[in-house]
Amino acid sequence: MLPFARVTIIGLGLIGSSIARGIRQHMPSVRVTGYDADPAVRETAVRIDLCDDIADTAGTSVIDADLVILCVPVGAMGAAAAEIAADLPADAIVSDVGSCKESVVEAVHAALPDAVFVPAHPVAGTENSGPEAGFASLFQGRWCIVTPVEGTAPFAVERVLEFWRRLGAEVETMAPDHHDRVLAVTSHLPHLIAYTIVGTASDMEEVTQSEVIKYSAGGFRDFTRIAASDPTMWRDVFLANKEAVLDMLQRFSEDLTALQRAIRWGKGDELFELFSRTRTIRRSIIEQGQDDAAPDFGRAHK
Ligand SMILES: NC(=O)C1=CN([C@@H]2O[C@H](COP(=O)(O)OP(=O)(O)OC[C@H]3O[C@@H](n4cnc5c(N)ncnc54)[C@H](O)[C@@H]3O)[C@@H](O)[C@H]2O)C=CC1
Ligand SMILES: O=C(O)C(=O)Cc1ccc(O)cc1
Repeated sequence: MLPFARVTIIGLGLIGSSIARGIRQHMPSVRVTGYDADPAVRETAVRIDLCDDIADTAGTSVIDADLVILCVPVGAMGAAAAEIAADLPADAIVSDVGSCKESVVEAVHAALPDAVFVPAHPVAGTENSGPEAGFASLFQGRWCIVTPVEGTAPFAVERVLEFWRRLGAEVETMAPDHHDRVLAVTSHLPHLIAYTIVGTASDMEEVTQSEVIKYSAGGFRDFTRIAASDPTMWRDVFLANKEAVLDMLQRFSEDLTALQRAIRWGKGDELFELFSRTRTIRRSIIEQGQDDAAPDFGRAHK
């Protein structure tokens, strides 16, 4: 049996539009209503026939929903939740897709204290945004981490897990604070490093006379893809997951200082030992079936 019959998606960007497309493909009998705060996005959604209905207001979009998924930047989750408070059916389940969880749990609980809220994070995405960037197979074989808080009705958690399985994802549950620490090092810190490297290279353009762009093969090119990710979304992630990111950044900069010292003092054995260890990690990821192409970031494996 399908876990939900009427799903409302609030925020019709990359993730919201991918969910809408995934539902059409995998659960075609489910009725999907969409809403986005940006009228231009709503217009595009109508033009590309993304959902069965596009509502003009957040309130009307949820009136008969049995699942409402908030797909807005994490800094806008509280506002999006507050906008549906008056019209949310009492038996509807609310979920989200935010890249960090503790701040979202707090914001949604404050706006919807009586709602059944099951937070989720599909660990799948690209550097692109907007309703035309989404695709139905985005979640195929990827992890979706569900982070229920104590006391969340198990039947509600199970329905959200089943929803993500139907979209092709592998599911896992964990506590919101644990999620935020894990993702700080596996996703948030790498994005911060990419933003920094591309920024530093661009600041040096005068010295390098555009050679950075001209010779941007391999490593640098991969960093530019990640550094092209949505500025609003990532500003919100770093502000919302501040503690965990700062902690990981501290450890990272200590390790970087150690590497700096090894280079300065010609400690080739230290460099060789680290590079051998990281090569082994990469190879074990590949052996476990995780693909290496950029769009396969986060591919689940068991
Ligand atoms: N982009 C990615 O690779 C991934 C993103 N996420 C999470 O998914 C969420 C959405 O990200 P994307 O789809 O990439 O962003 P996006 O920028 O493509 O779409 C976000 C949409 O939300 C709308 N919006 C903003 N505030 C709103 C409000 N109060 N009410 C209604 N609509 C509002 C915007 O107009 C925009 O169309 C974020 O929380 C992000 O952390 C999760 C996994 C991957
Ligand atoms: O495009 C990439 O490399 C990503 O890292 C995608 C991504 C971005 C944010 C998430 O919360 C999950 C996945």
